[in-house]
Amino acid sequence: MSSIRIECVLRENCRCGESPVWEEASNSLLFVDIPAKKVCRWDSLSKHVQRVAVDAPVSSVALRQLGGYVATIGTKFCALNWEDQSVFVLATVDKDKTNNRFNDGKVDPAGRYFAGTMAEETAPAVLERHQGSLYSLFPDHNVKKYFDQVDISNGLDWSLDHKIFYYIDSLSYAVDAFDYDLHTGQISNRRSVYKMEKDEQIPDGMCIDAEGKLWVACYNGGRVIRLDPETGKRLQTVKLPVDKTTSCCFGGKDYSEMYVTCARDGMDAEGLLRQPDAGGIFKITGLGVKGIAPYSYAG
Ligand SMILES: O=C(O)[C@H](O)[C@@H](O)[C@H](O)[C@H](O)CO
Ligand SMILES: [Zn+2]
Repeated sequence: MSSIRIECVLRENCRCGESPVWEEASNSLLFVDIPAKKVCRWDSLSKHVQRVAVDAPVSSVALRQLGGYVATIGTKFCALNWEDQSVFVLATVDKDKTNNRFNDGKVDPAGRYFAGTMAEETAPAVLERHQGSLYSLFPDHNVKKYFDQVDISNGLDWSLDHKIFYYIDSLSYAVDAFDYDLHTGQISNRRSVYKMEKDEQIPDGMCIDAEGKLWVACYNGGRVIRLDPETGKRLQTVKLPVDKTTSCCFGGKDYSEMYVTCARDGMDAEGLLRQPDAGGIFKITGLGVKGIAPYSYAG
């Protein structure tokens, strides 16, 4: 058995770190700090961080086949040119909901960029309910809306055979699955595959591993959990030294390391003294399971 090691590799003091994405070509981890309106890229070899400021809360970032990145900024799907730090709007959603913003997003195996929205929070997990929707941006820049009535649109990923779409609406305290048609981007047959236990708190970001099991970051639960979506059972719990764990992805050599983001917002002074690495980037090694490479937006 390998032994698990957890290390804060970057004390970034993110207010709300999110959307970790491994970029193999640069040996880097991309992530965002949502309320700080920053997209960051941490070079795992030089340990150097680059930060690009944008003009609205940025909730997710993803790779783009044409080069550069895509990001969800405010209620806009955007292209982000890293070299000159310019942002180009590809599409806008929720135009009638001025208090909404995008939250978590990820690219599907066919290169569509999925992301959902939520009402802006007044405090972590405190917000006007049922205001969000789930969308995807097709490679031709058309937007498809899947459903509305979402509270906090969060973690998402696809099964290894691309036939299932996994999705988290945080305030449902569950992980859901849909049948997925990769050719059309349609989802159907929603069902729940895992119900959170009390001390696991709020389900947030999620990623799949190379064995088809799901890893869910537990906001306020200070842990990531590994779930078997077929049996609905939790297989493993990995605790971190911070409570507000927000998301996770695999990266590093052969995707054998896990990276976890977390938040500082919502912590009081005493909590911050106890958890000085809150808002940092954590690396977990020795899990004994690998992840898969992220997909790139095809438009
Ligand atoms: O990171 C996110 O997904 C949200 O934008 C955050 O605000 C918190 O995670 C949320 O409050 C917990 O549910
Ligand atoms: Zn999230």
